[in-house]
Amino acid sequence: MEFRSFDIQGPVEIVPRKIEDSRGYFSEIFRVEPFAVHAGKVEFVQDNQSLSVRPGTIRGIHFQTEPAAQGKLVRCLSGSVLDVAVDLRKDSPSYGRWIAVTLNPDTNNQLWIPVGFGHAFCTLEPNSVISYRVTNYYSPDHDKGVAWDDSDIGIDWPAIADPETLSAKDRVQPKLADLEAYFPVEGH
Ligand SMILES: Cc1cn([C@H]2C[C@H](O)[C@@H](COP(=O)(O)OP(=O)(O)O[C@H]3O[C@H](C)C(=O)[C@H](O)[C@H]3O)O2)c(=O)[nH]c1=O
Repeated sequence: MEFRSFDIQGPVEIVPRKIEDSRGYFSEIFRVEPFAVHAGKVEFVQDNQSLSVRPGTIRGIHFQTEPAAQGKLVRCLSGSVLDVAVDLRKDSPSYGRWIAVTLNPDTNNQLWIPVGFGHAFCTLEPNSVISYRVTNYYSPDHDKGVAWDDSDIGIDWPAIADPETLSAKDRVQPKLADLEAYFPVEGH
């Protein structure tokens, strides 16, 4: 299992090994201890899964505020997605900056998005399914968002990204500048 960090402290890409044989493959998708070494000790309480039928479907940028803030471990079970994490930690040197990773079953990779980050993705193929584990229960009262196309964040979405696919709430999310900063930086 490989762990790759980014120039923004927090998110980690994880690439579990595929043990292939004539039947197909076997892969250990998660182990508490190696994950804790590279991304910290976590306890997942809820697993989510979503299907996006159209390529270019955009979901996000979403996060939950405390006391319901969520860390998310995201993987793509079919199709392919560009998965994005945006630093929303106040006082963070990388506040408002983002990282992105293409997730798909072939690569068998995952993205860990810690508390303090917004999460969004754009599907790159039809019928893309993501499955993700979260460290806190869904709480509608704490479910917040930021505009996917906020120029102050400047996510480099693929040309396929289709604003027609946005949910009603994602069409009217506030810009970063209009958000009160939500998350302290770890250790502050
Ligand atoms: C997130 C969530 C949603 N729901 C219900 C609420 C709505 O009735 C329906 C669809 O919810 P929403 O439109 O918020 O789903 P997405 O647009 O995929 O949002 C998710 O995708 C972005 C990228 C994320 O990171 C979050 O996990 C989450 O915000 O599922 C639940 O019942 N439980 C849940 O945990």
